Amino acid sequence: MRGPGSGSGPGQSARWPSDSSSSGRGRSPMARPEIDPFAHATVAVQDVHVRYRVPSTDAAERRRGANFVKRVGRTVFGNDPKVLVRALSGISFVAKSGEQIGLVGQNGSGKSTLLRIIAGLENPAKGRVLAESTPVLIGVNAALVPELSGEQNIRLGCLAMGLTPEQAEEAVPDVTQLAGLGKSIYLPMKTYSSGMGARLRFAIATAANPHILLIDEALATGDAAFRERSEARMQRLRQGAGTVFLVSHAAQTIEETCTRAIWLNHGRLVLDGPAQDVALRYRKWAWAVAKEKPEEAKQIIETAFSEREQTYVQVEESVQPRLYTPRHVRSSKTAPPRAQGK
Ligand SMILES: Nc1ncnc2c1ncn2[C@@H]1O[C@H](COP(=O)(O)OP(=O)(O)OP(=O)(O)O)[C@@H](O)[C@H]1O
Repeated sequence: MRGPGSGSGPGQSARWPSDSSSSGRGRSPMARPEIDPFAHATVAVQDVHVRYRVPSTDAAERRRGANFVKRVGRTVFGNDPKVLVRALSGISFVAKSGEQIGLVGQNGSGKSTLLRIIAGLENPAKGRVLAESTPVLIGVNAALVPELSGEQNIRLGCLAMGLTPEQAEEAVPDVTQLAGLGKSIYLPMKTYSSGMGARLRFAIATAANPHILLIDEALATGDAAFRERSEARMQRLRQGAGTVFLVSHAAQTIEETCTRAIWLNHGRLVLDGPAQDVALRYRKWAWAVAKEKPEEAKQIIETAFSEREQTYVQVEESVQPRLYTPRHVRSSKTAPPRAQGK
């Protein structure tokens, strides 16, 4: 175990404020982000694998299942042959305080799955995630009720996130202002457009000033004024030593708002580095795919893989093994400090 700044390079060591673990990371000089060497680790993702067994009506599978009636029966009763979907394969990284980490990748690359795993909503098949405090995944942590008004949902959402009734009441004006829904805040949430709902969920999720905020929806649904307010709010969270994860398909959003980016492709981590560098390469790759230049796209991915140094996250079980729960998310109040990288 080493203290802050004692790793083999920027971003390689981390002080863990609530769990005892150690992490190691490395990457090519090109992909090395500017990281405060005194920043502490907020989330450690250690060799995470997620697999789903899902029914498949794929022709090859169907051929195995005898006649048409049997095949239809299988589909109706959900007995289709199962295939294994590898949503995440061997993902490792350490997030630090003050970082805003963008997750990029094509549809189905594993971005949402990674957020759910960090939020503790699912357990990985292999590996684990350690978090210094309970991550707040927007729209999930706060159980909102469509029949209630936006205003009532603010109180409900704040209570669901652990605020006291008094704190929830105090938060109402601030959340209302951030959401910026005008008189619609008094209307049932089921009447909201998807953009209005997204704005309210974002505003509620940030009311508790979570240290780890996970955003899996386009903030771009909002108008310019909302985007500005939401960016200011995210910045405030980061300045309070928090970490924000943001999923976005738009490389530009990642470039403009994130300090670091992680590119996922078919569940594997392609690149982890400064947002601008990762976004640029992702953009080039997406362009090659769009222009139907598979060789070029493959080359970009292979180059990124070859330049990326492997990241190892090591948890020192011997120090405080009882601190780790199967659900891997712990309260910062209960857990003691430390961790670093090698
Ligand atoms: N609950 C589930 N059951 C079965 N397969 C799942 C489940 N959730 C995700 N998957 C599969 O895991 C893979 C990753 O999905 P995920 O939703 O994480 O991708 P994503 O990068 O967030 O995609 P998008 O950009 O389209 O939102 C996909 O192949 C998806 O079909």
